[in-house]
Amino acid sequence: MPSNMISPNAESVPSSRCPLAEYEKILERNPILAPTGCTDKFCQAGRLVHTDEPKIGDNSPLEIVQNEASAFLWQLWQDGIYTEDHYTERRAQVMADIDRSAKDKIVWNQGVKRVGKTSTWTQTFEELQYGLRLAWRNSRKCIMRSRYQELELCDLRHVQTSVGMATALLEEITKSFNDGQIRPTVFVFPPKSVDGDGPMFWNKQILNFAAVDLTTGTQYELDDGSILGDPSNVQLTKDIIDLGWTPPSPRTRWDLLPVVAMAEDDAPAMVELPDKLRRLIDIEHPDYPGFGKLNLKWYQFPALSRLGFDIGGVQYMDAEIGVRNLADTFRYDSLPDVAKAIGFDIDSYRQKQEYSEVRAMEDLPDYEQLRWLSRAQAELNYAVRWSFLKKGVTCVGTLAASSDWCQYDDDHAAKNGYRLNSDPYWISPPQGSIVPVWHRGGAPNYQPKPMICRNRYDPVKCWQRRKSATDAEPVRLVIRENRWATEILSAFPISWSERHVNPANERLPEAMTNTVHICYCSKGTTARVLADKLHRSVKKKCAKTSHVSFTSLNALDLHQVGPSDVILVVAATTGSGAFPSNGDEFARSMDQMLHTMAADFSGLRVSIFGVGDSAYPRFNAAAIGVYNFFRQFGILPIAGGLIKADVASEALPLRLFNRWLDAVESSLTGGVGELRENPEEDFMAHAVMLRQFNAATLISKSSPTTAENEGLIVVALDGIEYAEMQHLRLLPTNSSSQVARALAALGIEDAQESVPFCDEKLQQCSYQDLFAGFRPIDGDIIRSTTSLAETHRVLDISCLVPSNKEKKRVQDFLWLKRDEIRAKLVEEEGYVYVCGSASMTEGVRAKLREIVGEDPKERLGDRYVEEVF
Ligand SMILES: Cc1cc2nc3c(=O)[nH]c(=O)nc-3n(C[C@H](O)[C@H](O)[C@H](O)COP(=O)(O)O)c2cc1C
Repeated sequence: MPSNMISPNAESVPSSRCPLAEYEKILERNPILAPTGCTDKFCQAGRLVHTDEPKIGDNSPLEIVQNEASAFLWQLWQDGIYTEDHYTERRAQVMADIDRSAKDKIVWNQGVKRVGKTSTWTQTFEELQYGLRLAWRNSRKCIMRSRYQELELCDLRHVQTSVGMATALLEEITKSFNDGQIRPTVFVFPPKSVDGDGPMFWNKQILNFAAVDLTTGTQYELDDGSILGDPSNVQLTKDIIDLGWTPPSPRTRWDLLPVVAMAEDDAPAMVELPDKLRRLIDIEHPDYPGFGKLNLKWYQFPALSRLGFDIGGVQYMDAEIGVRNLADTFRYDSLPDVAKAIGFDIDSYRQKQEYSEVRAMEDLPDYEQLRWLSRAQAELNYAVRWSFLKKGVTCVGTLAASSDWCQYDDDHAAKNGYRLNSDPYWISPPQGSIVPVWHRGGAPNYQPKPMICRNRYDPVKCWQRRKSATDAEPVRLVIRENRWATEILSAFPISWSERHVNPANERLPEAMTNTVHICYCSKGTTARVLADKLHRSVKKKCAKTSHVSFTSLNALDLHQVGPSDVILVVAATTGSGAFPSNGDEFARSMDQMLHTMAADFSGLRVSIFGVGDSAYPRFNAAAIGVYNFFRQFGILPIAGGLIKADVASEALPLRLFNRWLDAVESSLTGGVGELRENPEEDFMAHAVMLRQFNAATLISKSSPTTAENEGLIVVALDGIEYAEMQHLRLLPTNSSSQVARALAALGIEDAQESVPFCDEKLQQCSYQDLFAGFRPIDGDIIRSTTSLAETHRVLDISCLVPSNKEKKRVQDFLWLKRDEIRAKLVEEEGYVYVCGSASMTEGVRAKLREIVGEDPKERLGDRYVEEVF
């Protein structure tokens, strides 16, 4: 580096952990390193987009312009473009130019604004072309950099008007398209002047598909509330329609937006692309004819149009060739449809018993979804490439580009002693580890200049600021008698969204006043998967009428909940009745909220879907806990209020979930939204679950050795196959005397007889009174166990006695009901079943003796059963 240059890098001291040799080489060969948005303590290398990256749009202080111009010319000398003499002479000339045009302006340096001198200078064609090539080589997001020497410059620096920009671009871009044999080209418009914003295109790419979101308008709205077109262009479409564009009729997913060019200090000019460039490539697959029916298309070349260059301290706008894609969920989201085209069939899954309740791909287990999405991704990639090749349009292959990059980077490192900067997120293709470049992982995170960068300013906002200060009016370019002509674009007097209201949207402002808060707590994936499904579905159904939020239970802030909002929670239970960690904080603050929240939640609609396993003693305790919490606010339960799904009968409990979802949506859209427990269906589900159990032989059983009743049970699995780390679930069989007693209670003589759930016999069965003592901690499980019996009126006296300070026991409550009990035992020949500790059974027996007048065992005989533990 020349001794008279002060490099900004001079102050950058490599940390002791840096591979010093490489870092020093980088500094030696790259005189100007731009900030990467990282600090000593905060590295942004792992981010897709680094915040605080340098952008163009602001004036740089004079010394920076001088320094960068000097460094750029020095690089031309180092790279053999200039001789030393040529460099010295040119540098003197440029420094003189910079001095001559220096002005006092607002300047920015490292985020600090001040008034100071700034300036600019004009590069020769060769300087600009080489600077652009270096900027491509320095672009850490691009995998095709080995071709940097092939980049062509289309020098449009003489174009001063928006109309000129639009017409020149169309003419020149057609040449670069080159009938499909694309020439990588940069179209360079004049640099930003020290007084202005610089020329801009409104479009992010010259070819862009229109799109509209239902919540902002109806031009591209679909019935289910999704977006028609490319979701990344919703705002741009709105802006261009507001400028005066009339979308084609009928609308499609593939309507190309016009190009909007805006020169510095001029009004925007809009132009439709010529037919030759508008032609789209239909994406087809040679092996799957169904692919064609998906109606997927893409334009023939992507040309980025909102990027700029910073070369030697001068800032340019460009329109460069890049790439885009159909698969991202936030774009055209076509993978689920592609999967269907290549054979995914939800109905054939549903034939299998374990999948009988699935409604869509996302209901399947994770590994099944991944299998189909990966296959769809691979085939879509193949189809795109195949379709482009068939049309003779250049399209670079992933593997080829990746190995090209690896080779280029290796060669560069071998020659220069340092690796090229690269951003693994952008360089690694979505196919991941199949593609060699994926294994390179991270790379040095540095950014030499010249560089490609984003523009700090939004062109639409620039126009809004400029509009009142200029006489220029936005125009549309049309061809008349083979020549370009302009028409003034009449901006619509009212805003776009007002213009396109339809009857459904007229209700929008009033109806959108409530929010549906969807929350989940999940340790594994079950509750989360169901919550995602709930979120997708509710969003689709209610987007017009409600805001829909989606958070973990911990992130639910009741202070932000409105009085007529809706709360839907999907809650799994873990530990022994504990909340998963993403609901645990909420659970811990429930008590405090109950005492401190003054909100009136009597209009709040709440429904909780619990995910638990009935093999655990505290079945669905988390869901029950959340539900009880909300009940204490006097909320309105909807869709059954609390639903307790059991993963013991269905690993992903879709059967119940789908019924709940229907009820939730019905209630959100003004329907009844009723969901009653269906014991018959639950029984059938349990029966199906039980069928999967095999018989095992009990070999031995030790008595419990610990306070937690832990003991050793040895069983012979009798030929049952099991994999390592699989777990066992043991269901002890009922003894024949227990079965006989249950049948007798139901009045059934023939053990083969089946009793419908609503059979009168069941309702008249003699097990009608329940007196249960328990520890408060077991309250939820006891209540949930007895609630079904209460609903079906199997119990006519239900007396639940948690341990209490007054030391009142079950037997004391027996005494309170003594007349009814005596009648049942003596006149109706009722049965008694006592189960508990020795002192409890003793106490109950004594109390019953007082009630019936003699020892109950003697009086009732077989009708009195005692089990002591
Ligand atoms: C360690 C552990 C403890 C559990 N404890 C309970 C429990 O106390 N009550 C219950 O109903 N389910 C319990 N379960 C079952 C889970 O609720 C069930 O597996 C559920 O599907 C987990 O949902 P998730 O994958 O969303 O976390 C437990 C599961 C595990 C693995």
